[in-house]
Amino acid sequence: MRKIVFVTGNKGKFGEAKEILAVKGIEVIQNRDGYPELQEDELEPIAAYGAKWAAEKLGMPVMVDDSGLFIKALKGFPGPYSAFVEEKLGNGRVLKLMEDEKDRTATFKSVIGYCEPGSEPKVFTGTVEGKISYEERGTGGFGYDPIFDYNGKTFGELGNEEKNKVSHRRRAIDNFFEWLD
Ligand SMILES: O=P(O)(O)OP(=O)(O)OP(=O)(O)OC[C@H]1O[C@@H](n2cnc3c(O)ncnc32)[C@H](O)[C@@H]1O
Ligand SMILES: [Mg+2]
Repeated sequence: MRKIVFVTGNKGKFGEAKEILAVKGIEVIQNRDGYPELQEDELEPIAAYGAKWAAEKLGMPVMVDDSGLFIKALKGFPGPYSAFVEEKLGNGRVLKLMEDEKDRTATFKSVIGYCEPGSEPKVFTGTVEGKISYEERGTGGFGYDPIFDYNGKTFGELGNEEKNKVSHRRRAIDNFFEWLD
C-alpha cells in the first residue's frame, strides 16, 4: 500500500484526507512538525513552498494542505489568513462582520502541495461554493464548518461522509490522485 506523509497540525484536515485517500488505497501518516507558512495572498505558493521544505527536511514524499475560506462580501477575507482569523476571532465574530451583508457567497478552497525530495513541488486545487449562514449550525467537522452553508445545510450539519463527497479538500485530493496514478 502506498504511504504518504501529511504534514499538518490540523486534526480535522488529517482525518478527512485519511478517509478520502483510504478509499483510493493510500495510507496517510500525520506529521505534526509543521513548515514555514509564507505570507502570501494566494494559497498555492504557501502549499508549494511548504511541501518542498518538508520533503527536503524529512527526506520523503510529503503532502500539505493550505486552505481557506474566501467571503465575497469581505473581498475574499479571511482567505490566506483563515487560520489566524479562526484563532483570533472565531466564527461568531466572522458572522458579526457579515451582519449587514445580503450577498452571503463564499468559497472554500484547498490547495494540496505534494513534493518528493529533490523534485519540484506540485499543487492541486479544489473549491466548493456555499453561503455564509446567519448563525452557527451543527457540531460536525471543524473550523468554519458550522457557518458554511452548502445547499441548505452547513458543513457542520452534513457529517463527515457527506462533506467528504463534495468538499474543497475532496476535490483537491481527487486532482492529486489523478496525477499520482
Ligand atoms: O497545520 P496546518 O495544516 O497549517 O493547519 P491549519 O489549521 O493552520 O490550516 P491552514 O493554515 O491551511 O488554515 C486554514 C484555516 O481554515 C480552516 N479550514 C480549512 N479547511 C476547513 C474545512 O474543511 N472546514 C472548516 N474549516 C476549514 C482551518 O481550520 C484553518 O483555520
Ligand atoms: Mg497553518
